[in-house]
Amino acid sequence: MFDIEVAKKEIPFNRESLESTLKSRFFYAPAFEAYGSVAGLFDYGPAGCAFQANVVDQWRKHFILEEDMLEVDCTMLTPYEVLKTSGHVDKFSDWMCKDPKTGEIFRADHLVEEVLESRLKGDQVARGLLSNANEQAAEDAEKKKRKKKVKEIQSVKLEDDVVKEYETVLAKIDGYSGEELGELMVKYDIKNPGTQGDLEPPKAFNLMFETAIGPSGQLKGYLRPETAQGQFLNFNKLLDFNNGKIPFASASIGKSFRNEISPRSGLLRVREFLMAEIEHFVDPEDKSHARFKEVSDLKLKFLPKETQQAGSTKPIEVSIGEAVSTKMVDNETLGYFIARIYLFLIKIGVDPTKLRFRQHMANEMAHYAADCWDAELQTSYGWIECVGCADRSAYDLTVHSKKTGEKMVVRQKLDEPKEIEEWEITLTKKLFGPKFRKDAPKVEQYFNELTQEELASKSEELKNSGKITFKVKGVNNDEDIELDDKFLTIEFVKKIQHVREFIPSVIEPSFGIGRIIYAIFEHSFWARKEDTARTVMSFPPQVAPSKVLLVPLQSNKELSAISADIAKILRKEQIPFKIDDSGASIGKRYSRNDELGTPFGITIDFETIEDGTITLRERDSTIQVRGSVKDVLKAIREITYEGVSWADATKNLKVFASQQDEE
Ligand SMILES: Nc1ncnc2c1ncn2[C@@H]1O[C@H](COP(=O)(O)OP(=O)(O)OP(=O)(O)O)[C@@H](O)[C@H]1O
Repeated sequence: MFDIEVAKKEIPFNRESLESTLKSRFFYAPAFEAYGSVAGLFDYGPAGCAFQANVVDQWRKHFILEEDMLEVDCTMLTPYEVLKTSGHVDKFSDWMCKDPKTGEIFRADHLVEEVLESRLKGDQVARGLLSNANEQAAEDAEKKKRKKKVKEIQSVKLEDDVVKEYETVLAKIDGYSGEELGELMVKYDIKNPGTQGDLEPPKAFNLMFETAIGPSGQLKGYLRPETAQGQFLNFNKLLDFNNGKIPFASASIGKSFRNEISPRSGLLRVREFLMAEIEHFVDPEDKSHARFKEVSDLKLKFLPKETQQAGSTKPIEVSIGEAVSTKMVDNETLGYFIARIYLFLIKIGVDPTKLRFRQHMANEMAHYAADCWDAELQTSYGWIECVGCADRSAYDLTVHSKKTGEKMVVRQKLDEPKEIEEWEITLTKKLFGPKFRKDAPKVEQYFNELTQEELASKSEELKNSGKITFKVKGVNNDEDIELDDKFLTIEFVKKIQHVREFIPSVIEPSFGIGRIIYAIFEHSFWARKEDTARTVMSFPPQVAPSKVLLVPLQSNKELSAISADIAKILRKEQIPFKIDDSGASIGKRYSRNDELGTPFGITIDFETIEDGTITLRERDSTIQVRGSVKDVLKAIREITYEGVSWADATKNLKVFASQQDEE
């Protein structure tokens, strides 16, 4: 029996060969090649487009339809104020360091990572554990026709404790601040790898593309770096659409833009990419999930923060139920999404043995986040974050609501009224007009936005000194303003509450479609043992760019007429197909489509003219069966769209021994 997993392992994975297939079959290519291209920008060709569209379609079905999510499509152009409020203007940056002599710029964390990894490799060479590292590096560079000289791996043995130290730094590489990276560069003597020249200390570089909206140039804006902010700003409309009830989730699929310091590794780090993001709004006091039971037994590989802290990358395998009950994963809703992400990735062709969930360490996570896990996929470039899944708490809605004055809250009628005590401010508004004139509304807004803690402290100030001092942006030249108790009172009052009002927490699964697609390319790609030039993309039929290749055995009027008839049926049934009636040998025609991942081949031969039967070929095993057009198309439909196995779908078809696959 043919086993695809065994076949994939027989010939070691070769990235060069994959890249050549992706290029020759035009899955994607660098954009603007005629103009020398720009790093980090890619165009997708027909095969890439169809594959991406199918992945997105599956995403929509798996998440939006299955979970009843509310889809929105928000603009990519985003005004400055929105991203200032969200924190992106000040914090959405990476650390770069410059070589003042050559002008070269490096991303600091990547540089530290590369240098330490190369030293560890050198240590392995010195210990006799790795023999041909340099030959391999030189060969790779030669094949890629890299202009830059390859940094040679020095065979230098390191002390055992240095090895351990390097490994610990590498396990934590995503979490260092700029200052810490600078310290590591000094400590480990890290320089420009090409020239050995000194580098300037790391500086923050904001990754957003800036632009001006409108002809005056006055309204500053950015191309969005994520789709999330548009979703948050539609929260009230979506809540209303959902009849005021939570939990609910919004979802969005669209392009995002990041001016990466050094785009690299093909589709893995680019400057414009498709994201699919979910914002699941949930009660902060109840993060249970109604459907958690459905996934709780699912076993997954986790790399919790404690493991990484100890310098290890060995994952632990437990069920998501256990991960949540032991509090390794913060709550059920987060756990539910982690499991659903896993199921989605496996469905579209990710190799489950190359998938793990890595927890963010405290210093890697945004200060407001409660917990965060990345789905990482193993590729020839290492483990790559492809989906982030974070509990962002109530941060985003809180900051936008504070900034705009628009309340973004859920109101829940209480079963029984509750007595509460809270701070309440009363403004003597008739005094505000004469004192502040046109700025009076701004000052009033400032007071209306004070939190309970701020009101408590202002009340204390008023009690102790008879006045309060504060600043309001754009009022009194941004200088201190003083008001005494004629203008306001702040009291702690008892109230009967009939409605509970709260800002929901947000659980955010965020998918980079390009990264996932590239990882699937690697996970699906293999070469046939009999002839390694014959490579195959073993995509699951559901996401394969095209489903069927129609091949008339020879150029012949009768055969062409039958294939046109079958094409008509396929078109009517909306099953994507291609006809290959070129003069190439049938083996070659199949082989070209194996590279495109087309799961089925239909051959129309002279027997078809006699009895109306056709052959159906399965891409991976090359097994062929024979049956009527109706039965073969039924099998294709069942396997592709209904998840039926090949064995079950074809059990009534005749096995067909043929030499068609040979040249
Ligand atoms: N430059 C990029 N090119 C392609 N995909 C990206 C890029 N940056 C982010 N993504 C995708 O978007 C998802 C969510 O973005 P997020 O902000 O969590 O990434 P990130 O932590 O900034 O990624 P990294 O640390 O690798 O730069 C990622 O999981 C990834 O799949």
